[in-house]
Amino acid sequence: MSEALFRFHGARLGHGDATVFAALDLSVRRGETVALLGASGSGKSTLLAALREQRQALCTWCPQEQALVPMLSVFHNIYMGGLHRHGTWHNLRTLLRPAAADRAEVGALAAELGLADKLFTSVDRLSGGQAQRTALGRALYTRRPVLLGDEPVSNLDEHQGLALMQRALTAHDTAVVAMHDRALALACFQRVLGLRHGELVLDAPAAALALADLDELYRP
Ligand SMILES: Nc1ncnc2c1ncn2[C@@H]1O[C@H](COP(=O)(O)OP(=O)(O)OP(=O)(O)O)[C@@H](O)[C@H]1O
Repeated sequence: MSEALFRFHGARLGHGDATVFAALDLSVRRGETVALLGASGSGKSTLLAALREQRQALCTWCPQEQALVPMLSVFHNIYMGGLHRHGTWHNLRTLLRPAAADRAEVGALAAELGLADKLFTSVDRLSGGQAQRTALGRALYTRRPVLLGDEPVSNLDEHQGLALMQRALTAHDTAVVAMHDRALALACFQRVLGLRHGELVLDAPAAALALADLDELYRP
């Protein structure tokens, strides 16, 4: 069995004085793909932030609020995922005049995401789904082994969401992704974690679960 990449033992997680998880026990091994389910406010984003804190250098972060730079183009927002791989001068030059190789590489990724015709459109002129695909492109261009995603395909239609979720999972060797789409969780992930009011109440292989098994997580 592979090593634990993330581990919490009786951990308190929260925001300042506000406790969300009083005592969390959880480990995630390298190579696992984990869907994080639970009603709004159950603690998914809080847990993702704590996972990120444990292994920041290994993680690609795809946050719910996307954090794109609205005045910059799709190209530049995707390119920003890879700033750490290039030197400062290269990055500064790219802001004004991208090199042909970078245009080709980022352009190919944008095309895969259905954004070929928007490559040099500023993000403030995109639809919600196009902006989300740009954020996914930035995550894919980061090229770190662990994907931490907070509803990364929630604005996309069912087919596109499934295709791009699978694409993102094949590009990372480990993933923990929060979502509200239960069918997507069962279709794409190996393991499902269910949260309810800051407690881990479900931890099971996706293959052992049916949609109805997840209803309990959403009961008021
Ligand atoms: N910055 C914050 N400061 C204080 N409390 C917070 C903060 N962020 C979230 N919380 C609280 O922590 C709890 C868990 O929130 P969290 O964002 O982790 O839920 P979530 O499952 O990701 O919800 P959603 O599906 O709506 O994104 C909620 O009660 C929320 O009000």
